Amino acid sequence: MTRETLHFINGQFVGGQSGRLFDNRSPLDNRLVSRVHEAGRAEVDAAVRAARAALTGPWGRMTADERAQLLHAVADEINRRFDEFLQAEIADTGKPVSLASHIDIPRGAANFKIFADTIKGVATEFFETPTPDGKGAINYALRVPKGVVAAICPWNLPLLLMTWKVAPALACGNTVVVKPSEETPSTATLLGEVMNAVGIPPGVYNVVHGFGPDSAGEFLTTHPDVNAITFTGETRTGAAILKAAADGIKSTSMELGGKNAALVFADCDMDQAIETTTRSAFANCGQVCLGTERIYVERPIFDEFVRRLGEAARSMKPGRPDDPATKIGPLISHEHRRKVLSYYEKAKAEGATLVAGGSVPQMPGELAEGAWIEPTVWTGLPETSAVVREEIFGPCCHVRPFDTEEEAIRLANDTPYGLAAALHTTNLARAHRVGAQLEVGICWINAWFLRDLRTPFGGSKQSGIGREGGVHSLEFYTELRNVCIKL
Ligand SMILES: NC(=O)c1ccc[n+]([C@@H]2O[C@H](COP(=O)([O-])OP(=O)(O)OC[C@H]3O[C@@H](n4cnc5c(N)ncnc54)[C@H](O)[C@@H]3O)[C@@H](O)[C@H]2O)c1
Ligand SMILES: N/C(=C\C=C\C=O)C(=O)O
Repeated sequence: MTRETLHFINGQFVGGQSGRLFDNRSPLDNRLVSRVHEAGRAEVDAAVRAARAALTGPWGRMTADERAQLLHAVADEINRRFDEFLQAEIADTGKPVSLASHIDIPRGAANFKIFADTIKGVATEFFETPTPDGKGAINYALRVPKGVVAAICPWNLPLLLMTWKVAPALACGNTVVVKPSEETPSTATLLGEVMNAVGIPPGVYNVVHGFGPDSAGEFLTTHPDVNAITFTGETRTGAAILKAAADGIKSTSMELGGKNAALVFADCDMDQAIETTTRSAFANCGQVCLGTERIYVERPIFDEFVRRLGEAARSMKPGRPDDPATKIGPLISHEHRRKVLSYYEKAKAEGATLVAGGSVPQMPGELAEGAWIEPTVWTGLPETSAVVREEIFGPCCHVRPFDTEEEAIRLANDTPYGLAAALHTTNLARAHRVGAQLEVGICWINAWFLRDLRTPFGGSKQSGIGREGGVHSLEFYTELRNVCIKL
């Protein structure tokens, strides 16, 4: 009997009324993981109605402290069921246990903890206001939840990125309707069991499955009773959602695509630069929005850096998630692999120098059906190449030399994106000087994906709108009301 993935609405696991289901297949070996119910307008409307009703039930009457306690209980229950979340995430993505057990699942719990703690200590402003009659007035601000929040999520870090939205939304007293990616429905659904187990009231957390256009995603973003939309995904999808949100003047938070650069100066710690760049280029099979697809290396160390990065790429052993020797998993799907391979072909056609990879590995047995691809390093392409301009979202990067600091900054900033950057230097003054000039939301120096969840996170230019993280999430997940009292 094939397992079915149901919606989670008003505290109940329910099938779709339309009877439409779609396959969720493992990227490892293309085997069927589950048949997923596709939400129609009726299911999306039921979820939004449940979320609306929960706002005026027990949830809406809870204090910030009471919500914080429940969110800590959610985090503890995720940790108690760690292996179930791990297996569910890996079933959908094929990513190595070593990655999901250190990044995806721990962050699922950590996201609830950080926002449970943040919401307990939030001050708002107060003014004593002079008045002509001399008696004065006082003004104070209240933070109130926005209401029903739609969370539209991507497939690359499913639990991490979904809870990065749900945790602050609930901490601030909102209710949510989550639309996970059609590629990765499992952990968002499993979280429904956790919500029930710890006593989050029905309707506070809802999950509907489906696709984007003319499916659950679009029905949710255009639903008249959704107050705010938090979206993570491709820039062009973000643009479509902004258009959908416009009619209802809905608040939107956009975490979008990137074409991130790494700058490697000759004075860097080469071993650290190679280790860090290998992760930023190839981690999660290159499917991290913060990942590095453009690398600029100061000329004196260019040849050595390219040689060593090529060696590192060739050392990324693909394999089963539970094999400790596995260093890289597959891409999320054959469809995505076709997209990434099209850039591999573009690079070849444009005469790139192939340092490592460039093709599809031969995998044994049942793994031969997986969406595997070789980690790839190129040099020799012009900055105008689509391979250097467009987000590929695979385990590949292009490396080119630079001669001056000013040139490196110009090259790094020459992109319509502005999400993340990495900078490798042992010169402290240069680290601060250059880091501040990179037009991105987050710049790492001698590090990558080192995250303090209290810091502002988000993209500039076409990489996003808004910042989430710590108190910055409150700006999106609450409304400020000003109350003025005449004394
Ligand atoms: N900035 C960040 O923090 C961040 C984090 C992770 C991924 N990303 C980006 O996400 C992309 C990869 O994820 P993806 O392929 O899932 O992105 P995607 O844009 O294809 O889909 C993201 C989600 O949006 C839904 N969707 C698609 N079209 C929609 C529409 N018209 N209306 C409503 N919902 C719609 C999808 O079903 C999915 O759930 C990459 O571009 C990556 O850079 C950004
Ligand atoms: N939003 C975050 C990571 C995004 C990763 C992109 O793929 C985070 O670490 O909070």
